[in-house]
Amino acid sequence: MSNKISKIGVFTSGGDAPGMNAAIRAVVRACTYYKTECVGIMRGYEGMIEGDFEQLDARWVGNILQRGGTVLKSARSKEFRTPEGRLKALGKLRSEGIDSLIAIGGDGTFTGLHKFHQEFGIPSICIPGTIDNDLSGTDYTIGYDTATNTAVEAIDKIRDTALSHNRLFFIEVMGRHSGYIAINSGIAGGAAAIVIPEETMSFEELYKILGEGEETSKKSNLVVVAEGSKIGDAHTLAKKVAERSSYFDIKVTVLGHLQRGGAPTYFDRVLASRMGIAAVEGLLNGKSDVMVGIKDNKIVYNNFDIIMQNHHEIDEESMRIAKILSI
Ligand SMILES: Nc1ncnc2c1ncn2[C@@H]1O[C@H](COP(=O)(O)OP(=O)(O)OP(=O)(O)O)[C@@H](O)[C@H]1O
Ligand SMILES: O=P(O)(O)OC[C@H]1O[C@](O)(CO)[C@@H](O)[C@@H]1O
Ligand SMILES: [Mg+2]
Repeated sequence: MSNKISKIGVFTSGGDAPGMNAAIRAVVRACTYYKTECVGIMRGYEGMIEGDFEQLDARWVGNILQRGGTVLKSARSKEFRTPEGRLKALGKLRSEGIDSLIAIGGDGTFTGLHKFHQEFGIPSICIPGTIDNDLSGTDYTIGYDTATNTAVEAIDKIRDTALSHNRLFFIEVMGRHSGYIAINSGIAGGAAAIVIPEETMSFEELYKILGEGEETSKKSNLVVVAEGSKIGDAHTLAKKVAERSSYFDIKVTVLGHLQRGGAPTYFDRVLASRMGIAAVEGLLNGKSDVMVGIKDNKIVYNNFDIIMQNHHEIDEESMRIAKILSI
């Protein structure tokens, strides 16, 4: 495949995230600005395999900046994981004349694109779009700020009713392998305890924190639990506490997919706009097999293999703050 960039294919893949539309808009408008064609690939790798393409221009992406979800739709494709599936996708891209790719998604999306790039050499750049904020090589991923704000809003509301009834709530937030939403919504929402996959808090330690509430006659408490908690999800933890003591009136709320929807915050819109433009400029400047990121408020490009070898660690400082504040 030639390395001249004249027709970029853009797609969203994996879990949707608020701000993906702002990124699509920025990619398309940067293409128009640099007089490069842009084609939308619908439903991620599924649409690539089926040849489900849409010609995009600056007007097509009007009025999407403020909308949640993704106008290109998203999917998780089993077929793309197979060499046959990827070969089919290559055929469809070739017949459409797409010579380069921009993927907006998470770690799985990038792994797939990295493989595709290794096999066929197609110039490719990734934009981190996931509420999980679990990618190294960037301080923030698109959608994380919005999702965390949504979680905080929900926690505030639960606090009102928890206090009124002196109840202990276990609130589960998203993050299958990542505690980012949990730690920061927990700090911002004033949680008594925060359970995240990255930390090795035992059930006994958690119980002790709640027990200390018992000693200080604190009946109402909020515990924020990341979906990927290693000591059990919110329902399991609530059950274990109830088995141990009848002191607490316990309730569970699982926030679930409402964290993935809604209008992106200003932060996610600006982040997505900067990253979308940077992805197009990167491709036009000969970059490939890299992810656009933001570090210390500056755009950076990191090689895929480096991104994939590292996990975006939660900093010790956040964990320390959470502990001090839960006294
Ligand atoms: N090892 C792989 N080889 C080929 N394709 C892959 C691989 N891993 C993932 N993919 C492709 O990428 C798609 C998206 O990956 P995944 O479902 O893990 O979501 P993600 O991009 O990590 O987003 P999120 O975790 O935020 O939902 C998969 O459905 C699959 O088509
Ligand atoms: O909507 P699905 O496919 O069940 O995926 C849920 C997962 O996606 C994420 O929201 C990331 O997009 C994770 O936090 C969560 O575990
Ligand atoms: Mg992922």
